[in-house]
Amino acid sequence: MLRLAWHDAGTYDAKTKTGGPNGSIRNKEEYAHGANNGLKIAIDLCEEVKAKHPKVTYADLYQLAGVVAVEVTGGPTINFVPGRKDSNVSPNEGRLPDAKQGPSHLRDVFYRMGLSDKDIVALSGGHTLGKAHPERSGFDEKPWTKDPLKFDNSYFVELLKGDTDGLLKLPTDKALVEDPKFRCYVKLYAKDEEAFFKDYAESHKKLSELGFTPP
Ligand code: HEM
Ligand SMILES: N=NC(=O)c1ccncc1
Repeated sequence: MLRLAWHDAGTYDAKTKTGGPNGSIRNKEEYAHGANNGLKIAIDLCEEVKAKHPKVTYADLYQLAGVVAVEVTGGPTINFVPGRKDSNVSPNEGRLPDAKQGPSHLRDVFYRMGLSDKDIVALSGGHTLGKAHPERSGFDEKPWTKDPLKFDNSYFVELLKGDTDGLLKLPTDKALVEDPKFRCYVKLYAKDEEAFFKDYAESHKKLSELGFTPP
């Protein structure tokens, strides 16, 4: 659910004001993008909620699911304001980051959304949850942390530790310790979970409201 919320929102282009948290990922044209492999599972689960609450837009539903996913796994409370409108317009494939690239690619993608270096590192902490699946992304079926159902700062602790058997580090995860500016935030979050939670909650809200002005 957290990945679904991030993938619906993460297509935003601040210059053209296109994409973003508008529910368009519900359409096959978009959930069939390679980066979205596996997300139809979450989309279908959300459909059950939509059927009971038809007035809630898909755009709000997916962002609410992401906020709840963080909260129920022990993460920070994220202020959620409804009012997003649905769109059937899907951006072209390729707006989400490529896991095989490095720091400059991350900046290209997140700056395009209107987000910052701090947002890049804080939001990457979302990899405290879950794992990769070879049939979806080609990466080993490994989590990033020892407890993939607990939202905590262990992702950053593991990043500073280096490789650990059984745990995953994508090239874009490693980029966070390779780049000096990113690394400063990784060190702060590894040392101070409260600081991570505060910055994560702010960045997650920003991501979930890209292109949306709360009423
Ligand atoms: C910074 C750039 C990012 C890249 C390149 C990236 C890449 C990936 C990849 C390749 C996977 C594995 C997909 C699979 O095989 O199932 C994944 C999973 C995941 N990502 Fe990201 N990600 C990024 C940022 C984020 C952000 C910002 C969040 C949320 C705030 C996030 C949340 C997740 C979650 C929760 C999973 C696990 C999903 C599951 O367990 O099925 N990721 N990511
Ligand atoms: N969380 N991000 C992802 O799941 C992902 C992003 C880009 N490409 C493949 C997968």
